[in-house]
Amino acid sequence: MSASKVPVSILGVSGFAGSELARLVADHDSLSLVGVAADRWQGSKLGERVRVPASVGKLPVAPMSDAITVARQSEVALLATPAEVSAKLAPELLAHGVRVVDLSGAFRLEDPAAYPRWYGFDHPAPELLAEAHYGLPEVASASTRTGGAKDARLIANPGCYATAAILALAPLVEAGAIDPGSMYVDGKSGVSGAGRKVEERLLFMEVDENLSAYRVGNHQHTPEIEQALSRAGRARASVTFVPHLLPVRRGLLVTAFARLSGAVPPAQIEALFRRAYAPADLVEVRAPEDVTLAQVAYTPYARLGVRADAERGSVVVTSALDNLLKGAASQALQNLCAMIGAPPLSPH
Ligand SMILES: NC(=O)C1=CN([C@@H]2O[C@H](COP(=O)(O)OP(=O)(O)OC[C@H]3O[C@@H](n4cnc5c(N)ncnc54)[C@H](OP(=O)(O)O)[C@@H]3O)[C@@H](O)[C@H]2O)C=CC1
Ligand SMILES: CC(=O)N[C@@H](CCC(=O)OP(=O)(O)O)C(=O)O
Repeated sequence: MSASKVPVSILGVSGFAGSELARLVADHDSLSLVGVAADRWQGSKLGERVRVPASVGKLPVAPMSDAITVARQSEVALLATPAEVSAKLAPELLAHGVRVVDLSGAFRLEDPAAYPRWYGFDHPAPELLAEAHYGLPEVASASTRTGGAKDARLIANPGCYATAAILALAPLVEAGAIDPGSMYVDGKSGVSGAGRKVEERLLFMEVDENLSAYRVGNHQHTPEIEQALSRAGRARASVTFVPHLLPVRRGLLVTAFARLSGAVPPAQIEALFRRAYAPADLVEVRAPEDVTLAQVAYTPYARLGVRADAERGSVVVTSALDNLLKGAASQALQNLCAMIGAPPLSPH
């Protein structure tokens, strides 16, 4: 390991997001992957499971019972575990001086009372919710942390649908261009969004050549999107969000609808998006019809398209990304790099 590289560990490496993280960390010049853990692959070498360079491929996969010991060798731990698991691991890691970027929802919501309702557990470390930085790098206003990711101890990496929806609506709420009390988001995700777990609704026979809504009125990204847009617009945001399971492996596309307030003329809405994302290397603004899964799958980019309808006083935004990259692992790398001051993820 070169002295200048920052040592990183990955807990939950056997999951879809964890495996992507392993590839991204192994490829980054400023990072060194020093430890990985997951029960399913314990006893294997990482390279037997994930295509990584030989130097990293030799790493043994430890069981999750050794997660803290493994992560203590690192400066930053990436948690690619379910929310309830991350909620318990993160406080212990922080107590040992290990910084954390968590890919789950465990630290995304500021209100501890939201956890039983949306995630099904009482939060074991509610005091950390105010400290966690909500890491959507292209929408700084979605976090309340002064200083953003830089020097944060704990970063909550946004959810996949939430990333796409917030990117789609933040420029509009920040400018007061829409009524934040009535926003609508239709989301469609590939099956890898659900993780590697076994579930009847994820069987090939249920998913293939099919399309269905799920968790209607009850999806955990609803409060996350509302929280970010309330912060960005400094007004209470209300979002009706309906996710759908799409029979593809990777990628997610949301279509957001809202009513124009009149504060920004319809003809200037597209320019608003181009200005908002001009500094963002990984967010592209195109025509709504050019926002496709094929353009973003297997890339760290999000692609947005916006069209205002002057006749109806409404606006439609399409937003697509790879759920495992900009929706999870590559966004976590963006956050990790910002946290430690490493060069940003190269946009390929
Ligand atoms: N998939 C996606 O598109 C996105 C996922 N996320 C979030 O990222 C995290 C990882 O997601 P994903 O990779 O899809 O999930 P997977 O189900 O594919 O992987 C989960 C990982 O966590 C481990 N794990 C599961 N249960 C436990 C447990 N009780 N104790 C310890 N370890 C456990 C698994 O290990 P093993 O099976 O080996 O025991 C596996 O390594 C989740 O919080 C998810 O919500 C966020 C954005 C997008
Ligand atoms: C297709 C599918 O099931 N997708 C997942 C999205 C995973 C995710 O981002 O969830 P967290 O908020 O738990 O991190 C879902 O809808 O729950």
